[in-house]
Amino acid sequence: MIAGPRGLAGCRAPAQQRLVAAPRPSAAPARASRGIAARAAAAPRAACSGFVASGWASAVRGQVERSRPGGRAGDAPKRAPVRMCGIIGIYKRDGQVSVELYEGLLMLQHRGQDSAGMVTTDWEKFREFKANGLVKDVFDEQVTLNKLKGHVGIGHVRYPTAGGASAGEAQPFFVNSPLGIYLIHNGNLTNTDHLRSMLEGSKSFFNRHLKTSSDSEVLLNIFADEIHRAHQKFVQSNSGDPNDRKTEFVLEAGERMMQALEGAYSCICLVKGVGLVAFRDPHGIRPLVLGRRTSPHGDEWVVASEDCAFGPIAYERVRDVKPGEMIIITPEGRLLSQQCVPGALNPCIFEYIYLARPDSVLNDISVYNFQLGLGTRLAKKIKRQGWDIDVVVPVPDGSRPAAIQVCAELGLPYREGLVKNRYVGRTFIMPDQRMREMSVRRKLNAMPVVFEGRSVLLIDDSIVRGTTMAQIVDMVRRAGARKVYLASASPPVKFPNVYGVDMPSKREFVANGLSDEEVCQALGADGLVYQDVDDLIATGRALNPSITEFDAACFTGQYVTGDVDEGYLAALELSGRGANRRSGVAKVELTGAGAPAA
Ligand SMILES: O=P(O)(O)OC[C@H]1O[C@H](OP(=O)(O)OP(=O)(O)O)[C@H](O)[C@@H]1O
Ligand SMILES: NC(=O)CC[C@H](N)C(=O)O
Ligand SMILES: [Mg+2]
Repeated sequence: MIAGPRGLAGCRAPAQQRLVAAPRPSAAPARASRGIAARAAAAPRAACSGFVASGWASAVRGQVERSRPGGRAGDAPKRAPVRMCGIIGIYKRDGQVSVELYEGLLMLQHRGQDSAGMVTTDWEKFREFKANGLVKDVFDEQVTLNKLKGHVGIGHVRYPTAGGASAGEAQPFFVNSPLGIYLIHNGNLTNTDHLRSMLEGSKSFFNRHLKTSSDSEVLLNIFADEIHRAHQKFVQSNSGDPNDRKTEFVLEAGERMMQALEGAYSCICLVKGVGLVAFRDPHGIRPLVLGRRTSPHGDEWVVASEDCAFGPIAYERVRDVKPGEMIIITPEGRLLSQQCVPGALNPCIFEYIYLARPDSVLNDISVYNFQLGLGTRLAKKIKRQGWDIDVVVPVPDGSRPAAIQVCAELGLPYREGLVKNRYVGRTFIMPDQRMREMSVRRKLNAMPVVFEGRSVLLIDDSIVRGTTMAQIVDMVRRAGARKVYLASASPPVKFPNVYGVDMPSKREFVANGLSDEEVCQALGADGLVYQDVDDLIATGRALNPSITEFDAACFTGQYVTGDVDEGYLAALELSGRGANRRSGVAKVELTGAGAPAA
């Protein structure tokens, strides 16, 4: 029991104000094609070079098994409410890199579940394989990985934020001229259309032909185009051999490319004759970490979205790639670095709340410590509510550190009242809201032994659509809870993320246009507190005071790259990324002043 003045009182919702399924928008057929059966039918879509049959068959097998009703614990293709991409590049001195890339990608699987891809090389031949599906289904250890020969390589797991979700838009992307470049990208460009029209239209840009609607393909072609220009400039003004200058061309291109791109990009490339090339946008929005291990033949290198990928393959964290920096690991294994443009570290704060694994250290901040810090600050706000709390229960897994810390601060018992089915992954795409709700119930089960007759505080890392929380509140009441209070370790999500996190469209956010009290009613709870934005930012700054500004746009609407083009935001909303990619839009049925904006 916590003493203190009473806060949000009696905001439990009448039944008709709970979350309901919105009528299906007209894009229903497109969404239906994302459904389980449709995915099975669409499964044979591996895109590869070098070899086909085995990896393709494995990818298809995985998809069909997952799609079979009742098969493998109903383990259908998974969709979390917010997701992004994971990237990794490894330079080994000898042996085969594919198994290490595979292990690294497994550690990054939480970042993207639509497709996985890899390219490996001995700097003579490049071998590539990519397909839709999870890492374990796309790559077959016996066959695919064996055929991916070479001691250097890059790997990607994708959750699309631009373009489609077909295997053809899975990464890596490739251009054969100049040099031969494979690229993987985590992030999202906000001036893709402008860049695309320059590439395809303007004579000064050598008229490149783009095959897909992916922003990453545009980025690769801008890079290639700038290398081409650097080469041409050299040929016009020098008599030396341009073959000796490839690395210089790439570094020069890096500078010009970063001046042209807007948005977020952490990228890794293989560039023939130059090496493994990694770079990060001037705001350092998406993470990118460098690691190393020593071998009898010299240093071996890894670059990845998160350093949690390093442990299983025995690399150690060296440092983050700096905002605006380009790193090159030469074919001989030498590390070169250039600051292409001035950088300022403005990392995405959502990485620490939900996206990244707690065992990662990003921008010198331990994700786990960040989440503990969120708990410390949240506890103060909870205390002010004066709620009569018997037990604190986290919504597993992401909110455990915050909940542990809330309990430590407030002297309350911590209980695991929601048991997670480990054979069901993160949130599913489902053809309607009823099935989405079902997926929450399949994933989490409330234990009456914890809830019976008690007043409970449930803590989650974030509330996005509210689907998860609304279901849990109902479950917990059915399990006998006397009162159900809610706390979110992050502030209400109200604005789209344009930097590589595929979030539902604005109209899907449960907090869109509603006060906290109205959200509380919509979720059917007895009280609700959100973390304050100032406390969220202060948590990060306390752990790394050199970060003067985080990207917290999904909470504040302020974008660190400057005002994002209104047209782009409107198109994002219209395209229904998020909304159309997932079915069963949840909305809150409230009328009057607090009703959500259309
Ligand atoms: O309000 P919503 O739209 O329901 O989204 C919010 C929920 O989504 C995430 O969990 P998720 O199920 O993705 O994965 P987790 O099991 O790793 O927490 C997040 O941790 C919240 O629990
Ligand atoms: N989530 C991401 O980082 C996505 C990368 C890229 N924008 C794509 O859609 O493929
Ligand atoms: Mg969750």
